[in-house]
Amino acid sequence: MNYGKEKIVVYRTYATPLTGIEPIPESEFDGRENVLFGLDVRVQVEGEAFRPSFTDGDNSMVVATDSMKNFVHHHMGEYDGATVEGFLEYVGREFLATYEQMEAITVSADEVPFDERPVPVGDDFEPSELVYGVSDDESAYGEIRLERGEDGTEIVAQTSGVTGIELVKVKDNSFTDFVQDEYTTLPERENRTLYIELDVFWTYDDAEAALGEEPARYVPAEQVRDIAQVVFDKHDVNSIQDLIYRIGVRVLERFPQLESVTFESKNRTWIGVRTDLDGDAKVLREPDIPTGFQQFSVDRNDVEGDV
Ligand SMILES: O=c1[nH]c(=O)c2[nH]c(=O)[nH]c2[nH]1
Repeated sequence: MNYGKEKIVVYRTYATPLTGIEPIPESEFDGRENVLFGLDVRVQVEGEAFRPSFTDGDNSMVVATDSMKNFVHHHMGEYDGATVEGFLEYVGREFLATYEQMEAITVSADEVPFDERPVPVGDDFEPSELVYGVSDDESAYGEIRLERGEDGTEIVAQTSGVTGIELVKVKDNSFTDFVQDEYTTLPERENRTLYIELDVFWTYDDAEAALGEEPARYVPAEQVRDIAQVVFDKHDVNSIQDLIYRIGVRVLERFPQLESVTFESKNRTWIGVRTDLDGDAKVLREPDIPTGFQQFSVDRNDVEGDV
């Protein structure tokens, strides 16, 4: 039994900047100004006190989901941290502190991303301090579940992520040696143009590290995104399965504070229509529906010398 509100889209200008991030070799990312911090939030609450609202039409304990929306809006202005997960934990904790009838809460959010836009400054171009592009690129994700424990409110589950990554590698991708039987029409391909959609999710050994209060232990979505593209660039893979495994192992190697990495990928590889052009040039078209997908998780058992 639960109820809640979703699609609570809220924006904050001049949130606290994210600084103190540990650099990694695969990424230029070392922090975020947070001049624009946008979230699309989902709140889900549980508690026996809500049962009569389902069984007897008794709303005396019901916090209207409209009020939940207002609560999220208000607390966006009070949050003094710099991360999606930190805000979710903060607002979730405030819900439980305010409404005794809520026994547990799950709060999740997709970041609403914005892009820096270069403007001329002297002889160079630098990111505008005022104007941002509304982005449809990948975005950070967070989910936190809080319950009332013996020692007060505790985080009992946490997931962080980056969703909506789309990458195309123009050549050096094969897909060969798969099962050949009477149903097989797909040709073996030594060198396809591989287009993938990728969502990546991770959990920490210690969920507190996900909040970003100690930036050196925090794993930013931007760095995981950058690991994915570097691994794709550097390795000639024989399938998307092969690619996501390598990305997962690299993420766990880079971030010892993580416990697991989970992937959901989709194959959107274009179909060649002209392969008679010079060199590596081709003409390609969108693939037909249906779409292939992969789901896979790696944990410490997949990292060499690290169990
Ligand atoms: O990377 C791939 N993995 C598959 O399992 C698969 N199946 C398929 O038809 N194309 C591909 N590509």
